[in-house]
Amino acid sequence: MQGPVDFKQKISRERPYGKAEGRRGADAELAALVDQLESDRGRIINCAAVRRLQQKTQVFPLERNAAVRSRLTHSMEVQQTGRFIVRTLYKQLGERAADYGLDGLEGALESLVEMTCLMHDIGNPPFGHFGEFAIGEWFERELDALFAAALPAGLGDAQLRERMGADLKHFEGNAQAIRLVVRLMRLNLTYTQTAGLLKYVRPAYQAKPMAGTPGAYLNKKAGFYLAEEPFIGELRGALGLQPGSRHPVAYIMEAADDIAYCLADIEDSVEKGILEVEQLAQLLLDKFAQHQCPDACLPAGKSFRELVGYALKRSQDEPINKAGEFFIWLRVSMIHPLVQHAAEQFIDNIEAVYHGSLDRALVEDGSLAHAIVQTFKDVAMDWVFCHREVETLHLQGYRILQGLLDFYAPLLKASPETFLALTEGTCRAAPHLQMLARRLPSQLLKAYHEALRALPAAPAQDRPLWEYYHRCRMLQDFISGMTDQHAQDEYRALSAL
Ligand SMILES: Nc1nc2c(ncn2[C@H]2C[C@H](O)[C@@H](COP(=O)(O)OP(=O)(O)OP(=O)(O)O)O2)c(=O)[nH]1
Ligand SMILES: [Mg+2]
Repeated sequence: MQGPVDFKQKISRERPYGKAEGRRGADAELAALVDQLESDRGRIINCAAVRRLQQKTQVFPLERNAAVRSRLTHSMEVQQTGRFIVRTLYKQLGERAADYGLDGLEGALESLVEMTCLMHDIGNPPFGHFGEFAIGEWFERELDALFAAALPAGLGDAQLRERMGADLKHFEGNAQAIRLVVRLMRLNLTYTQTAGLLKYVRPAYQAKPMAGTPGAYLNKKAGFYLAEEPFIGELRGALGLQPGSRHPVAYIMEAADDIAYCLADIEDSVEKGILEVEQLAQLLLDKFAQHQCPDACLPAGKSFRELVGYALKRSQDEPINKAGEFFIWLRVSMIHPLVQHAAEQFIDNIEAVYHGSLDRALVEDGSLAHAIVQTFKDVAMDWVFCHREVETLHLQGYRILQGLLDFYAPLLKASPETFLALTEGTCRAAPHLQMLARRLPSQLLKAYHEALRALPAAPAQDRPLWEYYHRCRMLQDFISGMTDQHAQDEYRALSAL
């Protein structure tokens, strides 16, 4: 039986460590929450992993034109859109905010959403989705043989071994984000702030459910790794989140991401010279027509066709900044209705959103807003992502990541004793491995040792499995934590190119 909707139950200032002193009275409690969320903001904005987003691919790998979006500038736009959705939500709710326990929480929710948006891609590897694929594919190809060589058959719990294998073969940026925040950066954020990042809700070792089955959307991708499963259990306990459900903040972050990137990707393609404004306007109209959505009036009283036409006319009349003018008008006319629609969907589905059981994105409901977002995404898919220059860069990224994993793979072939000596920098007997190990960031070595310190709690026969699992995780942490640029430099250096 699901309880009533009271958002105060889902927004807490509790953190994994550091005691939250109780406060007397609702006002003091709210003030304490605001202080703690302010502390989360400081921790996030000053975090190196956020700064690394400035050299990570959004759509165009290794981009030197700084007017084209990086993951960082994209994330700032998502942050702004997320904030806009929260403000719109409160405007639409008015007095009704109190019915859902949202009264007094506007600042808190705004901050939670903004920071979730800023962090939402923090776990992405270099080279975007194709980078995720490259890492997953390398482990898919190599891991069985590595496991067989490192861990004698029959050693340890068979189910655990199988789970570890499946977990390591599915590298996922969203799961890596949880790991980064909790284990590697150790931001000790409030559980609520971290919960916003849990966009998908299954562990990476669990198979993807069949399309059309209940929860298929929320389980479309891995949300966290086996290593973070105990933490996720704690987080769910602290916030009363049922397994298989999301935190409401994640829905807003997802909508903000969709709204922000669908327009931004095509704007970047114009900046790159892949599309001209006139051609783009026509492609948008053609694609929109295919969605067979009645071209009803948007809130401005104009149809999609009229709004695209108006943006094009403004751009043609503009003597200096043609492309800029086109996108300003497109953004002015589109962002507002899309944001309005996301907020309306949040309210119309407030129970399912509150309980985290709504099995779709907010702006994925067969509406006009949905058709608009999909139109932009489809044009990018048909004309930009598959552009030859973009694909060449992705193929280079693939080669770089696979090559780096090959270079460092010998560390996965060392015995546990040798590897321990390597991490301590004292292994003279294996100079090649020692030089490789010395290149691993000390923070990752510390996280590996920290994970090993927890091993005595595991049954003795499973400990070698866990040692090996954490070693593989460390290699994924290392490679995925690199920026595009650093991965390229490291690949070149080790290839003696
Ligand atoms: N170059 C290129 N970019 C792509 C491709 N597919 C998506 N993108 C770009 C479009 C967006 O700017 C961005 C969306 O990717 P995200 O990593 O944020 O993925 P999304 O949020 O849709 O999925 P998620 O649920 O977070 O895994 O990546 C592709 O095949 N090639
Ligand atoms: Mg994403």
